[in-house]
Amino acid sequence: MATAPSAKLTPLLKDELDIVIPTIRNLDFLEMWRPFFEQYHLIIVQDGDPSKKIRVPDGFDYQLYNRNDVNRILGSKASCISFKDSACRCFGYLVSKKKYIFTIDDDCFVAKDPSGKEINALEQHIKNLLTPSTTHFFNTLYDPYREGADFVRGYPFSLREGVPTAVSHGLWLNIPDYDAPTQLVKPLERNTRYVDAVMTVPKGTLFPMCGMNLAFDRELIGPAMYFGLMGDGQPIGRYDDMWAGWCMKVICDHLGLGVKTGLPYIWHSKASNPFVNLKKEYKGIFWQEKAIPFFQSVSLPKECSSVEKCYLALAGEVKSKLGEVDPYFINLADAMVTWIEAWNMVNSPGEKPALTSLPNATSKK
Ligand SMILES: O=c1ccn([C@@H]2O[C@H](COP(=O)(O)OP(=O)(O)O[C@H]3O[C@@H](CO)[C@H](O)[C@H]3O)[C@@H](O)[C@H]2O)c(=O)[nH]1
Ligand SMILES: [Mn+2]
Repeated sequence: MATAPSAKLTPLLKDELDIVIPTIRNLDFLEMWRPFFEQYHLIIVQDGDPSKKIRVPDGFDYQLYNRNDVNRILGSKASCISFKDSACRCFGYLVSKKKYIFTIDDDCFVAKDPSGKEINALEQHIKNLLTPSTTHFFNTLYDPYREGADFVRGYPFSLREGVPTAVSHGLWLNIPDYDAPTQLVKPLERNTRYVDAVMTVPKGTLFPMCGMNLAFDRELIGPAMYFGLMGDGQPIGRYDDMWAGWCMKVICDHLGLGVKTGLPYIWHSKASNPFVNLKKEYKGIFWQEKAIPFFQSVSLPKECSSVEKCYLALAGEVKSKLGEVDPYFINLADAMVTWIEAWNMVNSPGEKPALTSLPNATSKK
């Protein structure tokens, strides 16, 4: 039956998905996303000075949390939420009540595909999450569940059901997510390459997860999406999403969940200062040469049947094995445990009244 032209189609997962935005700047970018985001609930995590007023464009349904709210809601457990780093965004995952999360940075805009059509990144993430992943056997036509694709000859039928998709990792046109050294040697490089593909990151393979255009199934993998101790008071920054991606992927592999990367693209507009970034990333550039072999070799006990159990087991391994690299990892492992405690405190049954009923959480219906 044709839909009346004037009827607004209800967006996919309208009441099952929150959009989480970390910001230390402003939210003007939302105007460009309005056609795609306006019917979804936004969770804005305001970083930096809580007394600064961040204006949310009219017409959006949102809750805005600043550092005072984080401290009030989590009490002593707020210590696990980073300050002055985009890692603060994971607080939004923790307070959300929805099944799905899409997180986007405030300097990411609507990109156009090669035909010039504006890309509804959220819609593509939802498609990625609602279709299985092919973790155990690589399909050479990439995502077989996309329109116009399928499993190719030789693909075992016993594996064609795939596994549930936990994470959808989108990419970026214009400013690529380069590390500081690469940014320094290639300051003018822009990503103009639009690759029309969605791929599953194979089981047993790690990848550099970027947090600027990312969606996930919060019920499947939420407790593993902790963005670590970064920024103010920490010896490292800008490894928040990387840390979360490594922990998440190890747990997805253990639990038989899938991670996809590729479409959708967003247009990333701001190149952050490479010298400032180098200072933040410096230790991470060394430590990742130890951390990656750790994640490649870590094995979780088979009795770890839930994300929480996996995450706590992983925290123990981080403490014992990476703690020898630097005391930072001992603090990080402790923060991983605090994160799970905070997650359960906010999300466990019989929890405190719904957060919007708490005073001060700025919200607008
Ligand atoms: O102290 C801060 C700094 C930034 N934010 C908010 O976080 C995102 C990303 O910030 P920005 O665009 O400045 O950083 P990029 O270099 O482009 O970010 C890449 O590195 C990752 C940082 O870990 C990030 O996910 C990647 O995109 C913006 O929304 C800032 O407003 C903050 O909250 N606090
Ligand atoms: Mn950016």
